[in-house]
Amino acid sequence: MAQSGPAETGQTQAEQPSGASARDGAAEVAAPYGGGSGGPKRVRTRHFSQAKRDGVKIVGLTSYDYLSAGIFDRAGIDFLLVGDSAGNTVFGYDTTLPVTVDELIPLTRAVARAAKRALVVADLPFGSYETNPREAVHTAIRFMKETGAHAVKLEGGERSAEQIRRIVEAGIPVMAHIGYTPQSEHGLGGHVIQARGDAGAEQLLRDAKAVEETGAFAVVLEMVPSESARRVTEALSIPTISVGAGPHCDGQLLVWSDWAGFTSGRIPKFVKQYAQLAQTLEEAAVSFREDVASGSYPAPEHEYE
Ligand SMILES: Nc1nc(=O)c2c([nH]1)NC[C@@H]1CN(c3ccc(C(=O)N[C@@H](CCC(=O)O)C(=O)O)cc3)CN21
Ligand SMILES: CC(C)C(=O)C(=O)O
Ligand SMILES: [Mg+2]
Repeated sequence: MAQSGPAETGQTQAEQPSGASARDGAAEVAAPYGGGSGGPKRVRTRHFSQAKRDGVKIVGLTSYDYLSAGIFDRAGIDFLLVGDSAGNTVFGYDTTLPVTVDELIPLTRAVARAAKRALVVADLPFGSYETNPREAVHTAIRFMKETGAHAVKLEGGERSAEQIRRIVEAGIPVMAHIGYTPQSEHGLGGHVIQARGDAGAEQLLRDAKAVEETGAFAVVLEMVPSESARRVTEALSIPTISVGAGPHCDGQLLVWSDWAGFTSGRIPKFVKQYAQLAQTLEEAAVSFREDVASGSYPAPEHEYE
């Protein structure tokens, strides 16, 4: 989504040079990220459909805290997903299954407080919406009431259609999520690419049509062949958001800790690492430890008189 630089918050941490306003400072920060004209001040669900119509790509990252959310928001990332991937990235579980609504709510609140421009999506965790539409509406309302998120996301196509319909009827925008759905990892038999072959591609299309018909404003396609994702993208009027679903989708989303080089061990093939922050932080921690041990920190400039 074309964007006009960071929200007009004037948030810069460095002191402004004398004479420069906070806004000038923000504009300087904005320049590397596209700058230019156009783009909403606050991303809303209607901008998702506008972006698809205009052929402008939508960009999202997950976020789980105030610090990262503020940075991504100022960088012009269109939406921030407070994913149940927090189960892996924040809480250290092996899967997303154990993560609870009570664990995700404070994280979502922190992200929503930082986001001035980005649309914030709260991921409904496993066990909080599947039983019936009433339960789904109840959970979605909790997130909206207690966090400041602008939308919710839940997994499942045809199987979750009634839940999506009822949440949308309650006035809450829904991002759907089909293809590989991590909450059903054990049912799917591991991290298995979905929608392969004709039958798989047809099921993906049925799921996509179901979530569109029941009112989802966008749909995440996770780990499906690019060709299946292309067909779905062309068949839908709502935008498709790829997580490992190739270049033909209307937008792209990555788990931020994968994207920033925090994840150790195996990372999915679809991830591109844009930084190596784990290494950077580890080196910084080693330097700090060595400086304290040698007495070179604190130096005179760090002392009070
Ligand atoms: N940090 C993180 N990143 C994610 O993308 C992510 C999570 N957590 N947690 C929830 C799910 C689980 N996801 C995953 C996890 C692993 C693979 C993976 O290892 N994929 C292999 C292919 C399948 C295999 O052989 O296991 C790959 O090489 O892409 C894919 C998606 C996606 N989601
Ligand atoms: C990977 C994305 C789609 C997600 O659901 C999450 O981060 O929880
Ligand atoms: Mg999730």
